[in-house]
Amino acid sequence: MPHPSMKLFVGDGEISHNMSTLLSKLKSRLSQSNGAAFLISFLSKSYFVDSAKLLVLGSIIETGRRLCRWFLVRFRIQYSITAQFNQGDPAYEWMLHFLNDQQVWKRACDFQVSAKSSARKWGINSGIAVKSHSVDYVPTYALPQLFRWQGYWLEIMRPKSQNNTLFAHPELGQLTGLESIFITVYTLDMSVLSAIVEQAHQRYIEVSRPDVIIHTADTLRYHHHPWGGVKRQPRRSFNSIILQEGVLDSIRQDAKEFLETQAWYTERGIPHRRGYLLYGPPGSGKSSTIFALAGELGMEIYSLSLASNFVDDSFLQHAAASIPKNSIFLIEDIDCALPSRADIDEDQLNSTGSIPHMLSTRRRAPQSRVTLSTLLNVIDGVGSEEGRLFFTTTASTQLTLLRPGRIDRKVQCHLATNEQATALFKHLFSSDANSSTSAKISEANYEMRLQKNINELSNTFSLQVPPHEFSIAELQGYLLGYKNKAEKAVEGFATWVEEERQYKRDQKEREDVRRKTKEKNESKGSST
Ligand SMILES: Nc1ncnc2c1ncn2[C@@H]1O[C@H](COP(=O)(O)OP(=O)(O)OP(=O)(O)O)[C@@H](O)[C@H]1O
Repeated sequence: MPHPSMKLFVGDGEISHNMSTLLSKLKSRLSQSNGAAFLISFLSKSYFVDSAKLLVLGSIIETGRRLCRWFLVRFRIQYSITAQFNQGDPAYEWMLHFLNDQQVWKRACDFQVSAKSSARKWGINSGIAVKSHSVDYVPTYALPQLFRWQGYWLEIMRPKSQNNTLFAHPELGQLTGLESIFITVYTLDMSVLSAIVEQAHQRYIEVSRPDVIIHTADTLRYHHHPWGGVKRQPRRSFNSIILQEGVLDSIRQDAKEFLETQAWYTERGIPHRRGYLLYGPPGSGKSSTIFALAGELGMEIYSLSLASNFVDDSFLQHAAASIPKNSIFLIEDIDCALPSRADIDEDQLNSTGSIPHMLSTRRRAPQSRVTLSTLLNVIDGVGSEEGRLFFTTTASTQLTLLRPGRIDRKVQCHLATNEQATALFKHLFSSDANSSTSAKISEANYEMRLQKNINELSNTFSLQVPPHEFSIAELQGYLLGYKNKAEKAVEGFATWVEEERQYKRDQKEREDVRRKTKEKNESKGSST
């Protein structure tokens, strides 16, 4: 009968002649001497010797691996430069585009796929010839990629964030972290890195030229970079903006002159900044004017609305400080953080009349979390960065606090005049304006244009437009319903005017009822 522990050493299929000899030897030896001592000597001779050998071999390999890694890291430190580009910073965008340009993605094997939108993605051209690409393929560069650039070896890495939680905001909860790209250049020549970044920047400008890039403030990027959202819009031609005669040209001239005269400002110790206020009713072209100007000047827009619930004092200061030079800083709806005329009058009656007192104590309905003093500081004081255009828009006409220095030019955008209505009609229906889409215009429409004179139609149309009653956006909305039917647009306009008036009257009545009910409830509440 074999010893039970011997099962350990008998493998499947090894019951052979040798094994039976071994077992019989073992039997006789166990009977001759002390069984335990024999077992130890048996084990030490075979299994454990092999294990020990394996252990030593494994240790040697592991030490070798660690040594190689150690040398590699030392080598990288000694003979390479690594640059980090953080998401949200403009240079990150340049580098993503640079990598696409260098076709580094050809060796990439992981892509982020998302439906195409106006958000800037820098997707690659997948090479498939389809009419219009519906998705963006953006390489993630999760694994390090080596590539050559002008004779230098470069390595790109975009490690996945280990801990995606950046910090916990009291109201918005857990906020996610940002990604970074690391580019290692295997040289000690710092100028190579600068050349790469410069080339990336230049290419980015070239590629972005047909678009206007709009950076929007994004709460998720708060601690890192407040300008997390990037959108692009096709440039808008200056001719498509319909303001009063000469207004647009004068803004353009003014901005160009400002940008060309930095030295003049520096010599005289005047801060190099210029502020513009565009005010007027909704849909009168304030934002469109700024976008068209940005396209014309080749500048990027950094746009922020003070009404956003995550925009508070520290956010605003941080956002303003991180706008690069030669950009447009746009604050929309500035009135929601400014006191109204009524507030000022009331405060002046209650106090000595000094504005600083009023600023610190009282504001209109708290539509914004930004305090007035911070806003004014950002516009003109310590927090404001030089060398950029500052634009702000509002529907209010009572912005008395925006004195020169804060705001240098004020431009009023009106509800449509008859001249503007004529210009809009011609812009939408003349063949010149539609030349890029002429292929889509039906034959019938083309014939109609031949028969009818657009000038005549536009005059008839504008005579029916009640001056200063409808915004250009409203008129445009109506006309777009008749894209290739100019005649019909003119015919149906009088009815549309009546319908719109009725709609506005109803809306006003509803609002009045709501306001009165609210006031009643409030007075009831205060009396009890
Ligand atoms: N003066 C204008 N010239 C050309 N297009 C205009 C003009 N005004 C309005 N539009 C058209 O109306 C739409 C809305 O215009 P825009 O956003 O510029 O108005 P806005 O005054 O900034 O409005 P809001 O105060 O609501 O932001 C755009 O599509 C634009 O094409």
